[in-house]
Amino acid sequence: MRAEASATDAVVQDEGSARLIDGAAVARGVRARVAEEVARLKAEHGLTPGLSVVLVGDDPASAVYVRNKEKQSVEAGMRGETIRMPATTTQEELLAVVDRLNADERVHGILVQMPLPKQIEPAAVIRGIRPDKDVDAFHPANVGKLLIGERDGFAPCTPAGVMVLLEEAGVPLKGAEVVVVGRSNIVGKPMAALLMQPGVDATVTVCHSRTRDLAAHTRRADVLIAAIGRGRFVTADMVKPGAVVIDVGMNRIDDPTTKTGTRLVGDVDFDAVRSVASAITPVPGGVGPMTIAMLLANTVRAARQLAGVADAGAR
Ligand SMILES: Nc1nc(=O)c2c([nH]1)NC[C@@H]1CN(c3ccc(C(=O)N[C@@H](CCC(=O)O)C(=O)O)cc3)C=[N+]21
Ligand SMILES: [Mg+2]
Repeated sequence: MRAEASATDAVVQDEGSARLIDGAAVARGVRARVAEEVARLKAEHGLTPGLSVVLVGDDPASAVYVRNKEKQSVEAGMRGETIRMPATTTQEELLAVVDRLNADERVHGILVQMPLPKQIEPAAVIRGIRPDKDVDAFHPANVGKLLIGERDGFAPCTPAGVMVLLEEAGVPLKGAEVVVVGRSNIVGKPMAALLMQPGVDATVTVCHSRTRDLAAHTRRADVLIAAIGRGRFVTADMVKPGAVVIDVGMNRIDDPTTKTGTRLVGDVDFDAVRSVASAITPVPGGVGPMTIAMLLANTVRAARQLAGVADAGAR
């Protein structure tokens, strides 16, 4: 099988340079499949999937992410809109907008960009989104469905993107030792749930900031997933030779040699770990682009499910 052949390629790679798992390229492929499905839904069912993103306040990083989400949904042929609200927005005002989107039948996916201003309780907003439009998969109904294996819910975009990367890179997961570092609701916990699914069948260990002798755990990993939120935290001595390393981290650090004076680094010390691992995702260009691609894929599925249109297969 093609997938197994590429896994072998990674293992026989010269020592000193892990194979790069190109998330930007895989994400382009996912977006191309999404665009094809959008075209089919329009042509055969008169259905245009729609994604509405709500941005509260003026956090510059959030503004960039939100612009990319709208741009990529429009490029895939979808209806994409961004609703911008001031930083002084109250929780009631935001919930009123969410309610309007819940009721709007042109809207199939709703995403409220995090983080929110302090006066707004994120849990209340997440619960306000209709679960069948919750393409982030943060609503307790979708979290629960993921854990018990009900397939009509959504999986959160970042861990779902990691699953696609592992699949495309031909990384064997059945019976493999996978160590997830980080236990957040948006990455670590759902990542573990996806890896434990029947049919995936990984053996999952979840580590976190209170784990005793973290390196003893990470060194046993065939696949190491770093979602800690601390720049270059995973060093070469923490990685088993030949392991596959997935870096979910996004940390902006000072770098006077760049134009902006800052630079993005992952949770993995890339240069050092690259000489130990067999395959590794870069930052940027790894998991990040997959997050948005999976958001589009979830929105298309939401549209199909809300309209009662059958899956054409191939997803
Ligand atoms: N409700 C909600 N849902 C989210 O999914 C959500 C959110 N809030 N708040 C913020 C985080 C962050 N996030 C990213 C998406 C794409 C990239 C991405 O495309 N990164 C590129 C470029 C990074 C850059 O250059 O800045 C890369 O890694 O190559 C990064 C981060 C989604 N988030
Ligand atoms: Mg991310």
